[in-house]
Amino acid sequence: MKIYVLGAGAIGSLFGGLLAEAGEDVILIGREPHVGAIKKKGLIIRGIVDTTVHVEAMTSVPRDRPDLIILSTKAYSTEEALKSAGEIVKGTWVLSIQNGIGNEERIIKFGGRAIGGITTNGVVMSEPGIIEWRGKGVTVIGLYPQGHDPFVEEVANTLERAGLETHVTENVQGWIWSKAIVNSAINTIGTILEIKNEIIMTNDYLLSIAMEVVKEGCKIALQNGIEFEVPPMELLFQTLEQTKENYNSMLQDIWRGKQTEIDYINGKIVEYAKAVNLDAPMNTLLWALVKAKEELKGNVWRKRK
Ligand SMILES: NC(=O)C1=CN([C@@H]2O[C@H](COP(=O)(O)OP(=O)(O)OC[C@H]3O[C@@H](n4cnc5c(N)ncnc54)[C@H](O)[C@@H]3O)[C@@H](O)[C@H]2O)C=CC1
Ligand SMILES: CC(C)(CO)C(=O)C(=O)O
Repeated sequence: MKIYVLGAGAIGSLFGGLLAEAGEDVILIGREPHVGAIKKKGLIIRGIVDTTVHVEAMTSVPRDRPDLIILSTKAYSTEEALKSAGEIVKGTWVLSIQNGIGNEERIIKFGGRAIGGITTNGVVMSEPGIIEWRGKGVTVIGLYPQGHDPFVEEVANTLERAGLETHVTENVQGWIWSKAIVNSAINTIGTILEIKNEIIMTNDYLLSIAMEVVKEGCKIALQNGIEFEVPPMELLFQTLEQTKENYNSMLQDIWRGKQTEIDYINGKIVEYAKAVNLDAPMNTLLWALVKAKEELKGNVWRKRK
């Protein structure tokens, strides 16, 4: 299968690297200095596996059409990345493995055939050209927003052959919302307090806040006609248990002085609340606190230490 990974950073390089190692025809499309390092020494994958993959990498999108584009930028870069891909998106299958709400809508807006996806694999780019696969998780994909297509099965089988456990669902929109609702609670609380996920589970005050945020998100989702395969409250406890040692990715973005994906998690939940005339006080407050933290970039609260 001819695959372009558009936004080859941590998670995209893992998917693209494993697919290339499994014999698929892969091009990683990313940014310097990561692309340059891959060209020089290959993509080094450490952690769950220890391997070096010699895979094609470039900073611009080729003009010839692939069978599949795997979209793996941060949610705030989706629009720009799809624009940079231009005409080849039209009529092409595009699988998003991103977090957040709205990525698939933008794939469709650019004429792509959207496959939604969520993954619980955990990857960090330790330096350009080197990624650390720290958590072996599962990936769920499906024709977006619901339904089925034989090509989705083909993609799932291709990912499985590459060593990425993958399941197919006929309600991928429900999975995307479930994960976003869990992220809306864990990522925000963990980021604001700068704590590991475990503390959210063991501290009664924080757990009750997380549960209230999940309840608010569920109400908004259901009012928007979203149906869940896995109840977000169940997924909240499962995720806290499975990722208790994590400092969540949003907090890691803040620590690196990077923009977070808050607008595409809590921000989108607030947007969908307004669409059905519901209030979203918890999501609104957490969204504002993380946005403030993004702007303050550590120049206030850190001085108190
Ligand atoms: N890292 C992880 O373990 C997981 C990440 N995710 C989600 O996957 C998405 C990506 O996350 P990461 O890989 O961690 O982020 P990342 O920042 O490591 O990778 C994104 C890459 O896209 C590149 N990029 C941005 N715009 C581009 C463009 N127009 N053309 C080419 N490259 C472009 C950036 O330079 C960056 O290297 C996010 O939505 C994240 O929430 C989901 C599950 C796990
Ligand atoms: C599941 C969780 C919360 C793990 O930390 C995650 O998805 C993240 O960090 O973004």
